[in-house]
Formats: sequence, C-alpha cells, structure tokens
Amino acid sequence: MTQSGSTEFAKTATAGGAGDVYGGAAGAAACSSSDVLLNNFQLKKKSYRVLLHGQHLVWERMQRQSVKRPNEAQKVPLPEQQLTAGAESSYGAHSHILHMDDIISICAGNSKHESLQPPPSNRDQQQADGDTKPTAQFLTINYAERLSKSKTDCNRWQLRRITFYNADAYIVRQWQLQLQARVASSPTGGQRVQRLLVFINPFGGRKAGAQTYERFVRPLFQLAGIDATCITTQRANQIRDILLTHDLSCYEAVCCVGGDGTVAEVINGLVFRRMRELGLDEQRPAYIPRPTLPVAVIPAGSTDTIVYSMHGTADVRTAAIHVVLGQKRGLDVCSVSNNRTLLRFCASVLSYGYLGDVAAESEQYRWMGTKRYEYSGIKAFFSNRGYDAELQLLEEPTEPETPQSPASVYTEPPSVCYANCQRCSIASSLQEQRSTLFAANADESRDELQPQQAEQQKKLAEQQAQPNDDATVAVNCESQLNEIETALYRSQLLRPTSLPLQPGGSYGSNMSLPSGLQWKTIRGNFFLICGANITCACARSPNGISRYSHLGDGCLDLILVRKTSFLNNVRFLLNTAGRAGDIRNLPFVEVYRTRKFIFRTLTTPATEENLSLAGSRQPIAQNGSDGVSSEYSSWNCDGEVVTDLDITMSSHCQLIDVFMRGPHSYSKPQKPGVSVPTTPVSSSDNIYCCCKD
Ligand SMILES: Nc1ncnc2c1ncn2[C@@H]1O[C@H](COP(=O)(O)OP(=O)(O)OP(=O)(O)O)[C@@H](O)[C@H]1O
Repeated sequence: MTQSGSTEFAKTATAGGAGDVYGGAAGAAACSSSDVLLNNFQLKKKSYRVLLHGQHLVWERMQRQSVKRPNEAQKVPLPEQQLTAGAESSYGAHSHILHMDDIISICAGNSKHESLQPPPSNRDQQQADGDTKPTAQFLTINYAERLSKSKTDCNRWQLRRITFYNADAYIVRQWQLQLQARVASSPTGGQRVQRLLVFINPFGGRKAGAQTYERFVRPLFQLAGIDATCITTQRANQIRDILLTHDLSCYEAVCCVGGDGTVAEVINGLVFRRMRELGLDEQRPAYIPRPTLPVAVIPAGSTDTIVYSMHGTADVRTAAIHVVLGQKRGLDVCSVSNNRTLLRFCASVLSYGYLGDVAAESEQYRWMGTKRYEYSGIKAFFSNRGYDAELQLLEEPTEPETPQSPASVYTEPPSVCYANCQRCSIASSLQEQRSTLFAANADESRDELQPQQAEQQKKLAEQQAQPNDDATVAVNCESQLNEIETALYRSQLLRPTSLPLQPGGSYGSNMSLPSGLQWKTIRGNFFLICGANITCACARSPNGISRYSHLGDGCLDLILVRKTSFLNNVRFLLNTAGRAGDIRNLPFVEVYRTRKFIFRTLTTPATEENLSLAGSRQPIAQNGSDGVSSEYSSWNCDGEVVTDLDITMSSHCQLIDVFMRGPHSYSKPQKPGVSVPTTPVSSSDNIYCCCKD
C-alpha cells in the first residue's frame, strides 16, 4: 500500500474564498466545519483524493502518471478553483459525491472489520470519545443511496458503505470528527431521532411484522445508534390506548411496524392524546391540535398504501432509511365525524360503496390473509351495487400549472405530489406562519390573563390552564391568518384569493365564504365514493386511486363513481391499476378537490327504531343474508369499518410530521449516452434523477 495523505498536500488559500484547503494531519486538526478538507485515502487498494466541502463528501480516483497516455489530457481531480461556495455541480464527471444528509453513521477502526461494526450506543460513545487512542486507520461511512437508475423502481433506497484507509491514524481521526460534526450540523442532522418507541403489529399482512423488524429494521437502527423500545401488540386498539395513557416524554418519535390500520391507530392515538393534554372536548373539539411527536412507518401490512404513497414504494429498507436519516414532511390528516361527534382520524382514504363493502366483507375472511381482499373485492364487484347519496362540498379553486422543480414542468393541471413538492411547501409555509402566530397569540393571551387571574391560576393545574388559553387563541388568530395567507398565496401566485382556515385547515363555521365560493350539492346513485387524503397508491395500483392528491396541501380529493354498467366498472378498475390510466378521463367519474365534504344517504330516513347500537347510525332492517345492507354500504376508513352513515370529512393541513421525502417521478430511464453521475449531489434535491419526467 502506498503511503498517502500527510505529505502530499500543503495548506493553500482558495481562489473563491470558500475556505482553506487543508492537507496533512496538522491541517485536518485545525479545520473548522466551514473549511475544506482534502486528503488522499485508499479505497479497495486504489488511491483516491477525498474532499470534504461544505455538505459534500467527494472522492475521485487518482490518475497514475505511468499509465497516462500522451494525447490524453490529464484530468485534474478536484481543482482548487472548483472549491467555491455553490460549486457542487462542477465536481469532476467521475467524482463520487455524497451529501451529509444521506450519511447514516461514520465508524473508525484499526481494521476494516472493526470499522464495519455498528457504533456504540450514545453513552458509551461519549466515554469512547474521551478514551479512544487515535490509532484507527480505517474509516467506514455508512450511507443511503436511492436506486435512481433502476428500470423498475426509482424510489427504493439502499444501504451502502465505503471504507477509506489512511496510514496516518491522526488524519483518520480528524476526518471522523469532521464528518460527524458536519452530519450533525446538516439541515436534517438536528431532526434525527435517538430514542424511538416502536409498535410492532404481529397480526397485519402476512403476520411477519416482528420478523420484518428484526431482519431489516433493527440492524439499521443499531447502525444509526437509535435506541428503540419495542412493544409487540397483543390486541387491536392497544397502540391507541398506550399512546393515550403512557408517559412518552422520553421518546422523540413513535414508529409503527404494520399496515394502514396500524398507522391509523398511531395517528389517532397521538392526536387524541394531544387533545387530552390541551383539555379539548374530544367529541366536539374547538380545533384539531398538532401532535408533538413525529411518526415513522415501517410497512408490514396487506396493502400498505400509506407507506407507498409516502415513498413511492412499500420497500421496508426504504422506509427504515427515511426514519434513520430524519427527513420529515407534514402529512395531512382528515377528521371523520357524524352529525353529532368526532369519530376518528383518517390518514389514507374514506370510502363508501364498493370499497366499503370490500372492507366489511373482508373482515369475515381474515383467515385468508391478503387474499381476503381479492376474494371480497371480486364478490362485491360482481354484485355491482349502487347507493343513493347526497354530497355537499366547497370546491377548491383550480390549481394553475406549478412546476415541481426547475428542471420539470408539468403541463397538465393538477400537479402530482413528489419530493420537493411546491404545492405542499407553500402549505408548509402557511403552516409555519400559523404556528408562529398561534404561539405569539398564546403568549399574549397568557400575559393578559396572568395579572387578572393570578390567584385562580395558582389553583388550576398547568395542563388545565393551557387549553383554555389555546382554544381562545385559536379563534383570535383566525382573522390575522387570513391576511398572512392572502399575502403568501398572492406572492406565490398560487391563487388570487385566500381561503379562511382554522388552525388545522378547515373552514370556520362562523365565517362567510370568500367571493366565488359556494357549497355544491351532488346527488346520485354511486358505485363508489372516496375521500382520498393521499394518492392511495400500492403495488397493485402504483398511481393510486387518487393520483393527484398531495401529501400535505390541506386538501382531499373527493372521487365519485356513478353506478353504471359492469363493463364500465372494469374500465374504472383498469384505469386505477396501471401507470398509464387516469380515472378523470372516464365519463362516469367526477373528482372534486375540497377541504371538507358532507355525506348523507338519500333512502329511507333513519329513525331511532331502525338504527343499530348507540353511536352507530347503521340501519339494521335492510341487511341481506351476507350481513351487508343492500340499501346502505359501510364506510371504509384506512381499512377499518365505520358503520355511521351521515359523515363529514375535513382535511387538516400537515397535522402530523412523518418521516418521508415524497416519491420521485417515474418514467423510463434516459437513452444510453446521457451521462449520469453515480451518486446524486443531494438525494433530496433530485438533480440527477434519471427517472425524471
Ligand atoms: N395483536 C393483535 N391482534 C389482533 N389484531 C391486532 C393486533 N395488533 C393490531 N391489531 C389490529 O389489526 C388490524 C389490522 O392491522 P393492519 O392494518 O396493520 O394490517 P392489514 O389490515 O393486514 O394491512 P393493510 O391495512 O395495509 O391492508 C388493525 O386494525 C390493528 O388494530
């Protein structure tokens, strides 16, 4: 092995002033996080120049002088003038570039094998930092990489590792410290979780939740130094009960291993917990509060539409990698209520008619495993029932064409939600404005209250006092929100006028509607009614039933499929199954974008006598022999059956933070000859995605 590093580079000032280039042990030792670090390392016994520049780690093979052909222009790797701020796109064509956001862990060891071992836990690490002698010559970087060149799936991520060798252990030590510091100071570094509460549903899907976690997820969490507390569920609704009653102060996030029903349980548990903490009325809350803990989802269910819609794949490793890297986005959540009370929250889709029948029937065939959906689906499909219903909604103004990124413009509105989605980021800005305003109002309200109610407040527990303030603030800040949202929307040219939003995203009942908006009423006989919060994509339906739903724009798509011929139903299914189809082109399908809709049945008015159990408004008289009503369907909420009939569904903008970036657009890979760097500059900015539309 050739000696590299310590003698080859001298300290030089950069032309662009991005910082100093440091070589050798002394340079590495003196380097700060804004400086450039440059050394030679060996990688698989080949010499590489390795550069640490801002948030990028770059390595490139060194040319051997002896084998250089006379006519070939010598490529100077990582020339000095390239080391300027914002010059990441001008690294050499053969450079490998890794963004700090994508690094999972950095380990050093005296041998390659030792450097491949997972790092010690946090406490041990702190001791180790003080004790370790700088003798390690091997530096292993574990990182995540998106398989952007895959012909079949550009959304899967995989774990990669690279081991550098340098004979000078001091250089290795300094690189390790520098890399760790830069990962910690990267945009997502502060969002990475260390303590996680994990719920494993051993019952969902193929009943392989525990094995999935042990085989794919636990090793990754260990590698990232995540301290995970695991609870394997014993019964349905146990997760919800634990989240409602237990002290969660020592956890930074809640992770669930299961299908859509399990995710819905976690979201319901966290939102209802927050409502309790704030002392809100759980049946008729003044507003829907944001839970404090983010949610991580590992797919282990039958369909896993929530995970698929979030990542563009239901790949377990991809989901686990997003948890480890700490990339979060706000996810809309819908509240579902009947005409008297809040029932539950919905994360994916609320369906009536065909999919409601499938959910109701498939529960009877759970012993069939995932096949139960196919069996119940075919059975309900052939019966081709239609259900009379009336829907009321406020339709959102049509979205103008909004480019998702500088490199791609979508010509046909509405847009599809991808990573770096502009529509969702505007909604996110609004959400931040809302939170800031909300917090400011909360402070003011408390300041005003304190002198007047000092004695009373002493007697009241802190948890009881805060919700009263917060509920007042929620109402107070609404009028100011309108101004902020109007200004923001106008500045973003998203739409000419703003809509009044409550904290959480729904229209205030006491507010007048903006001009041009009015309630729309739709009546008919429907084969299927869907309120889609997300695309509801899954392996069988990669675009989802609601292709244009966004993950965090505060809206839901109401899809109405009128009862029609059996053949048209087949057309509908075929259009949801492939990547090419679009249900909007079908004449018997209507899609409305809204923040809220109200549903009621149009058949025999329900009286107290023909209703079933208290709380459930499902009429009992018309049930057929198969247990499913011939006149009324059931609601399917995230795969769970809801029997109430008069339903209101409202979207709450980015109510919960979830570990995800959003899917990447899928299209055929580019033609041969188009050079694509082996590693994207930043996996999150998708600059080099070969699958870009
Ligand atoms: N130990 C358990 N025994 C029985 N049921 C459980 C248990 N743990 C969780 N459950 C319930 O199982 C139901 C189904 O789980 P889940 O939705 O995760 O799987 P799935 O229905 O197979 O997947 P998907 O919803 O993605 O199709 C959930 O409603 C959950 O409350």
